[in-house]
Amino acid sequence: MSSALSFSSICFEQGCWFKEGRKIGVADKRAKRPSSMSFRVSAKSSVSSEKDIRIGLLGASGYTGAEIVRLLANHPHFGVTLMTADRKAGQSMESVFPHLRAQKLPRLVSVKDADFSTVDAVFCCLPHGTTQEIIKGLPTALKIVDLSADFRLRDISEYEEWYGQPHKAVELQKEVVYGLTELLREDIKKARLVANPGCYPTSVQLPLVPLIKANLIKHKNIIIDAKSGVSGAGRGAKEANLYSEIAEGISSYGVTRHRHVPEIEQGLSDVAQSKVTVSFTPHLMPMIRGMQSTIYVEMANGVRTEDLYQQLRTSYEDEEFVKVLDEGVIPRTHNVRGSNYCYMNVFPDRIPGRAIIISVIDNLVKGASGQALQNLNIMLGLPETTGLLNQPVFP
Ligand SMILES: NC(=O)C1=CN([C@@H]2O[C@H](COP(=O)(O)OP(=O)(O)OC[C@H]3O[C@@H](n4cnc5c(N)ncnc54)[C@H](OP(=O)(O)O)[C@@H]3O)[C@@H](O)[C@H]2O)C=CC1
Ligand SMILES: CC(=O)N[C@@H](CCC(=O)OP(=O)(O)O)C(=O)O
Repeated sequence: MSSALSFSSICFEQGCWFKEGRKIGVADKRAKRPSSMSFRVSAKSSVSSEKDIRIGLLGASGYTGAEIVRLLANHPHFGVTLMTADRKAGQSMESVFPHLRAQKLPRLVSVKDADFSTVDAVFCCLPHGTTQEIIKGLPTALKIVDLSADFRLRDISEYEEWYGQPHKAVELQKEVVYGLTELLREDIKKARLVANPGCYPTSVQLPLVPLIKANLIKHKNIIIDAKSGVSGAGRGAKEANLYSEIAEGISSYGVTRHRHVPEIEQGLSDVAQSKVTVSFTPHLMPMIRGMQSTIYVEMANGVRTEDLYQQLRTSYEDEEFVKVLDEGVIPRTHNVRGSNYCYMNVFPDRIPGRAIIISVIDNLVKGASGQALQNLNIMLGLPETTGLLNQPVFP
């Protein structure tokens, strides 16, 4: 049995794949390398996957769903066998996203018509508020990565306060693992249900968590000035996201009360072991993808900017997807576009005792679909970079 390809109830033995003791496929003799063995699933499915692990995509007709499909084109094991949509149910993925036409994909169906016996794992790319009930109804054998905000807050009352609706899967919440990959990898390995972080919380926590853990910055007066491309708001039509509203200008939104505040504070407070508060203001930028968080911090007494820099360098030296740039180099959203990378750097403020941190990601990749794929790779025992090593697109 291949350890890399043995997970949940599926295993590979003597040239055949077994699921719950039942033979479901044989290795393709044409496959050149054992690590990329392919087979045709015998379970009934709208599309037979050439790959060995069958993926269901809920909300496939949205931006993050499409981004997962794009990334999976380079994944040797994950093949999409189920895709759901709401308004676009019944259509082909090619008609919704012509750029994905080269891939053989199943037709979009509504969630109520989805057959989950045809999948081994699920990415859930639905709007928050719709997700808890749907995930509650899924077979418990499935590994699930939820990209929405529905399971990110541990405290149910906090969820209800910030999202303005009752939590509909309180029992399930207890087993959820928060999927900030580089910092919670060991928990993710054992998880069945992962709450993928929000895009802003990813760009903020990656630099701040190691600094708080090492007691290098103060827990108050943290100011986060964050900026996002418009794809962060999803594909649904909204007046505020029209070209004429976005182009040639910048808009702040969620001022004093954006729903990512409790998510950021939860992560930072966990490592600080005391309540950390932040001032957070997001802005919508006239660009399609990309996210920058510029973070102003007060350093602990006697700490210098170089200490912050060295701590981040050490924390991420073995990480593929988090890069602390050379001293003085300014991270730019251009340089991570279309990729799973987070670039960051630290600068001394003119005001003594303060430092400025800049962190950039692609909101659709490290901020959503890329990190989700990284997490599912880990949950299924695969190398976490699988399908994710494509380089950024520039310009
Ligand atoms: N965009 C981003 O940068 C990020 C997004 N996220 C989160 O990921 C999730 C998906 O985001 P994104 O792809 O941008 O969103 P989109 O609005 O682009 O896509 C939403 C998807 O959900 C489907 N859908 C909408 N309402 C329902 C419903 N009531 N029942 C079933 N399906 C429904 C839509 O179907 P149809 O189109 O057919 O109506 C579509 O497939 C959201 O929770 C979002 O907050 C997280 C991090 C970053
Ligand atoms: C530009 C824009 O509108 N961005 C979204 C955040 C995208 C994201 O991470 O959303 P979830 O927390 O729902 O997953 C927002 O500010 O609500």
